[in-house]
Amino acid sequence: MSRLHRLLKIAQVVAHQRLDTLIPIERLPAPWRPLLGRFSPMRLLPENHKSRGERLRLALEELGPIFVKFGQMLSTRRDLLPQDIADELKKLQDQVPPFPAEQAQALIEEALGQNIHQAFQEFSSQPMASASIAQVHAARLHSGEEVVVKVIRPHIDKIMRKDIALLYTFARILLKVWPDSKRLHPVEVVADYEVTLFDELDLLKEAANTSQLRRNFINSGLLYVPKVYWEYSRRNVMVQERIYGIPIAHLDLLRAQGTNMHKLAERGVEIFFTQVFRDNFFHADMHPGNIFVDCTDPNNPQYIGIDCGIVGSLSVEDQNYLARNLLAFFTQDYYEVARLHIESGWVHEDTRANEFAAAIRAVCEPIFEKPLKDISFGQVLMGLFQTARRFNMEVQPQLVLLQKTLLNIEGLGRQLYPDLDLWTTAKPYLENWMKARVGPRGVWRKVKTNFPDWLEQMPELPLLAHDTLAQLKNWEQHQIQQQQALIQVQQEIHQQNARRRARLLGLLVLGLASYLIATDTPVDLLWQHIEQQTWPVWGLILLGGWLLVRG
Ligand SMILES: Nc1ncnc2c1ncn2[C@@H]1O[C@H](COP(=O)(O)OP(=O)(O)OP(=O)(O)O)[C@@H](O)[C@H]1O
Repeated sequence: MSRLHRLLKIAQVVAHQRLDTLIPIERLPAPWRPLLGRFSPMRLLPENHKSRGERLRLALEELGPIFVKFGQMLSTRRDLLPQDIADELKKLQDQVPPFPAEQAQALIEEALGQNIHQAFQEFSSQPMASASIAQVHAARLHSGEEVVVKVIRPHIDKIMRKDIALLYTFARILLKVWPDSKRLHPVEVVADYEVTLFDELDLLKEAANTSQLRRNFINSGLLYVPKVYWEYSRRNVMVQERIYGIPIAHLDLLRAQGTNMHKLAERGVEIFFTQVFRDNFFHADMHPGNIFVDCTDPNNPQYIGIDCGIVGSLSVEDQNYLARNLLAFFTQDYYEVARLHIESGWVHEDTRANEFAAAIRAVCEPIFEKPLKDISFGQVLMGLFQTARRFNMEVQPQLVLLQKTLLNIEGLGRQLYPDLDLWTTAKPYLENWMKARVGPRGVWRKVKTNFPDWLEQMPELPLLAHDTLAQLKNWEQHQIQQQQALIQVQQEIHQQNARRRARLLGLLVLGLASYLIATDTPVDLLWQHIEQQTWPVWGLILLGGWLLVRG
């Protein structure tokens, strides 16, 4: 589909859903107002009585999977969108008709370089699931293991590139037409989406994330992650162990199995905090479709996680930021939160701690009005980010990703067990993390971490010491040489002065002798003769004496 064709399609959908009515005409710059307002051709179209959120959702659905996924992502950005729109966008489902099994088979054969029957003992042509980017088929390896094969949709990258380019165009038009939209960061939102989307195209990345997460929880009993079959995995094909579990959204089924729902809810929070604070590697696409439960032992339910396409990881500074802020928040020490932000340079050093603390207090106090069990960590963080943005803090995308994941986890936990007290479950993780960083254990760990580096440098130490000593010796010699040179110069100056004095004395004696001869004065009458002389002779005598003394 050409770009013009696509643009026409979009124009048609916008007109059909009357998305023009979503534009806040009164806030537009004057030249745009008549064009998009009173004289807009769309005003001739019949009114659409559905709510603005519903119209936007329907429009995205009409525009196809890339827009649907974009809407899903936007629905989690409650810091940017009005609540009614965010709620409606949450309903978006990317159920897409499957592509033909023959096409999937051909893609798999091309990627693996072998016939489907050579690769698998069985391959089910009926897809298990079909989403906007990939399709999943069940299969069995020749060794007997049951597996699932995930295949990327054909030509999806081209479609994605075109749609993303259009999204950028819209974002830039929005900024031009409605300067106020700057605070929604439209271009950055699209850029964020682009990275996530293209990451999902590379199944080798997903396979690597899956393996890492599996390793992190291999013996924990909290979370099971299926095994990846690397020899059958390529950029557009991934083969992994097939898992059987109850989808987490099937609450009735979980209850019917006698699942300990309280434990299940708590374990969800535990998994999240373990991922963030112990492993610094968290699954960031925790929607219910990706979570299953193994209820073999209903009193000890184990989570099963799939689809590790999107993962997050924080820098040590961000981890520190998160732990300290959450701890300060839950003791309602807003001044400490403000101080932490200024001290670490997250907000400008000129920011007044009192003003910043007051702004945070205004956002958070209403949240803390509720009983502790109803407080949402995700909401607290969102409030903090919104406030911090007002004070020009750039919130790192990884932190936003974490905050969105946290909202998902909390939502899920409370659905499973409405009285879940997140704070009590999470506090030990935060406190342990802090102790591990700043207590003696933390220092010992740092020593242990740095020890290999020190050890590596050890063999070079003698050489380094030799070099340093040699340099020191050179330096001493250099100093001695300099002093000797100085003495030599001083001696030379002294000798020069003596020579000059001798020369002057000689000249004076010669002058006097010439004077005596010229005036025919006997030497014994010299003093008498001098006494009788006028001031020029005295002047000459004094000048000669002074020159002699000065040297
Ligand atoms: N290892 C597995 N074992 C059993 N079923 C699986 C497995 N992996 C995926 N599935 C099934 O396939 C569906 C889609 O898988 P997955 O979430 O990995 O694909 P996706 O294209 O990324 O989907 P979405 O974008 O909607 O999350 C899952 O909801 C699940 O029903």
